[in-house]
Amino acid sequence: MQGAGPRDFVVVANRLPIDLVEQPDNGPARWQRSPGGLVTALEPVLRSVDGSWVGWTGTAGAALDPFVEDGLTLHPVQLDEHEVAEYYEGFANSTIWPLYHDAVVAPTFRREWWHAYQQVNRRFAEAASLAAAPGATVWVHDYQLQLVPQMLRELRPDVRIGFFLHIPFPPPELFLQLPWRRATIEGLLGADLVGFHLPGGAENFRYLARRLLGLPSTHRAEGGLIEFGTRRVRVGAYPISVDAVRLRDSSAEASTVLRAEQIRAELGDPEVFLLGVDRLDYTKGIELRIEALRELFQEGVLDPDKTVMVQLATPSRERLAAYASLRDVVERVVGRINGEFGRLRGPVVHYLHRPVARDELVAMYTGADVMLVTPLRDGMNLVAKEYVACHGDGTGALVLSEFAGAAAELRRALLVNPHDLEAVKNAILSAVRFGDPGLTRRMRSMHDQVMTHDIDRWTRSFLDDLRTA
Ligand SMILES: O=P(O)(O)OC[C@H]1O[C@H](O[C@H]2O[C@H](CO)[C@@H](O)[C@H](O)[C@H]2O)[C@H](O)[C@@H](O)[C@@H]1O
Ligand SMILES: Nc1ccn([C@@H]2O[C@H](COP(=O)(O)OP(=O)(O)O)[C@@H](O)[C@H]2O)c(=O)n1
Repeated sequence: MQGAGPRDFVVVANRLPIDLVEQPDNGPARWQRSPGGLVTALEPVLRSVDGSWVGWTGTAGAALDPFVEDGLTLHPVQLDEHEVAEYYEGFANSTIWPLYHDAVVAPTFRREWWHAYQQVNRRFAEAASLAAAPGATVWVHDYQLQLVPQMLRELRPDVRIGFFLHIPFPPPELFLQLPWRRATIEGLLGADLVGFHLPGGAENFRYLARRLLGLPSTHRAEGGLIEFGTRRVRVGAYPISVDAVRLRDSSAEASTVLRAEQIRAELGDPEVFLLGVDRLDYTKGIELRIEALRELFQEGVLDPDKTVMVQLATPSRERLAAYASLRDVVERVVGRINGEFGRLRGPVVHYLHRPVARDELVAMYTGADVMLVTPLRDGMNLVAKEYVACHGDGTGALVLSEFAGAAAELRRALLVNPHDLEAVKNAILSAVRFGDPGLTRRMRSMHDQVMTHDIDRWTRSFLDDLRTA
């Protein structure tokens, strides 16, 4: 393992894989795993290539030198309070995030946020430039850093630049609302390869490059490359995945199986154990799955005495009003269903608004009869794939929104339109038909899909294409 000097392979993402978290008692801040699927996916990638990771610590003001933590070389990028508010909470999470997720919450457009976004993207590009050895490969990630490819190319024409978007790339009629739409497309075109989860995102991007910048693409048979000045930019779809072998193996470990049984016992040995696992985000459709369950109880088609749901909701972007009001909504629906159908011995929905250890999460996946994944829009949704990886024995059932990227591969899930509450209720009822051989076949087929399309394959396919771009 080398020190923190320049490397041949550099990941650049808004967040480092660990966050510096202040302690409530004013004790020394400590490092904690960062939330979200990007970190889950990229951590094993970085470990396998011994590169370095450029990112923010998740806390305003912490100026730190590069350091090595748990075998990973980390280059912290500093943000002050103002930048956290305008770049991260503002432009990234109140403009781009909602706009790219079908505007399920109205995006806000503010010029000062755009200026902060440009300024912080430049800082990331400068940090990446310092972290990269001559001729290095630099892999830039996600919507927070769409200008970095172009800025980095200006600083370091010698490096090979890949960009991957972890969230949906929206249809033109939405993207065109963005006042800084040309600059955003130009920023992305600084990369040699621009990757999306799904072919639809790649198509939207090619169309917008043509419409906004007049840039033609080569014929599909020639790779659909965008011709940009003297360069050709490759564009493609690379559906991200999970460390499937690791999940399969850890779900089969005796300690996991034992813990899964204990969890069931702690829940009162229900006949039906339903699970939801999400960041507390308004794109995830948490409240509507609980509402569907409540109606099933109310109609008497599902028995609240024999059914328990666990909803894990990792805190996320808590200072934003849309997230604070979502929390109120979720807590109200949880309170309502428990008020109407809970018993003295326990609630029907156990709601945990805090991070949960990885081992415990795998035990929950392993033990749950039904996984409920009902986003209104989601780039991929790794949770769906994690659950499937833990059910190689064919047990369990997955209720999955059509609007999660994962639905493109997990075609044998119980697919639902989350806007259609009756459809969600019917899918839950289909999922609890235990002993139905159809459910076993569905799960086995999805398990095969995830095992053969894992995170290694995603990394290899992206980096191979980048090498030859
Ligand atoms: O960093 P935060 O603001 O706390 O947000 C957490 C992450 O959320 C998003 O994750 C996405 O990436 C997943 C992996 O590709 C994908 O499965 C999921 O559909 C996306 O929502 C976000 O894109 C990350 O940048 C954030 O770090
Ligand atoms: N309580 C929770 C909830 C999610 N997670 C993880 O966070 C990741 C969520 O990824 P995702 O792709 O489904 O969604 P985003 O949060 O990235 O939008 C998964 O890897 C989950 O296992 C967790 O570790 N603990």
